[in-house]
Amino acid sequence: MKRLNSQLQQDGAQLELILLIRTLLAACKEISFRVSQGALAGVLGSTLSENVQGETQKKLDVISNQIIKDTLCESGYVKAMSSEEEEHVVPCDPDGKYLVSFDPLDGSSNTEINSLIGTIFSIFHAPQWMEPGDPSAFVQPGTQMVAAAYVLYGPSTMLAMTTGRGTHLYTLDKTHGGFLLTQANIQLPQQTAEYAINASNQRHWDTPMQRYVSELVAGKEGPRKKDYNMRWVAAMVGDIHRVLCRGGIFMYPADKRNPEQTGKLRLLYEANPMAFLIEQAGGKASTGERRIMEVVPTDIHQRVPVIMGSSEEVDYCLSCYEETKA
Ligand SMILES: O=P(O)(O)OC[C@H]1O[C@](O)(COP(=O)(O)O)[C@@H](O)[C@@H]1O
Ligand SMILES: [Mg+2]
Ligand SMILES: [Mg+2]
Repeated sequence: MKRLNSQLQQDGAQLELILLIRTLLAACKEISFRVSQGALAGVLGSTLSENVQGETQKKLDVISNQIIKDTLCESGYVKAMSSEEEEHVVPCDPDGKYLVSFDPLDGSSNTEINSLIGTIFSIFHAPQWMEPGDPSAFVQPGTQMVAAAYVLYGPSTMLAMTTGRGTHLYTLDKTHGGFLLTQANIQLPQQTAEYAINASNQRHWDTPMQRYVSELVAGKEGPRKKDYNMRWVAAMVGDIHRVLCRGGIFMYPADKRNPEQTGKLRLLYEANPMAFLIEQAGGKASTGERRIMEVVPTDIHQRVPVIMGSSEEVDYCLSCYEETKA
């Protein structure tokens, strides 16, 4: 089976980018080990602190963030990084060529139930003019990403990665510690009968999303004339993995309860990297108004509504938004 290195070389990745990716994945392997030890390593449960998002941090959020931060700062490849768990940009090496944004542990409420969690990251070129602590270099649209990936800590530890030449799936071979290519060039089916949304928020969604989901729920008897199935892992990394593996549509719309907060998911740490992976697999990713990867962030912790997955289903959902505008 092909190793990650060979696939990255085949996809034309520069040596320094390959070395950075390998460094990041070394951190993820350590997280994978800690996660698999669970209660034995005393890593489950919450801390007494909140992150900048106002969410109570789990012990594993803090541990994973620290592992990635230390590994990247020592690597010499990274000028600065931004993390869901850090209020400010973290300056690293002034000569580093790259910027990294990451969600160290996605779906952390799943830690207590031994369910799917993961790490999500994206890599950009660092502008030469940038001082390492300067947040303005992070406000690049997702179209500027040079790589995006997630590592899923499930029954197997899996990696989905793109450098802009397709999305490939790898599985961690724990016997020798390397990621081996298990599925090259994933292609999402354009159509699907499976959707993912937290339906308990239904009454707070915007009108187009209310209409779209009510049509799915109506099944064969409704305007879509087919039955749909619903799945919700409560970790974006798990839901997007399922969508990459067999198609589907994943949605986290804006919520009327908090008009200041445009959606729940973070553009830099969650929406952008997943959008790149989905698009490279032939899917689509939108906020309902525009392509996610074209959103120019105004803040490193910016949130966006998310609609992504199988292209024809995303298009149908977006047509509900278009009709509301008309
Ligand atoms: O509480 P809900 O509505 O099920 O939210 C689940 C969503 O929140 C998240 O867990 C947020 O991620 P974090 O665990 O990194 O904060 C997403 O992964 C997931 O899609
Ligand atoms: Mg997350
Ligand atoms: Mg997180």
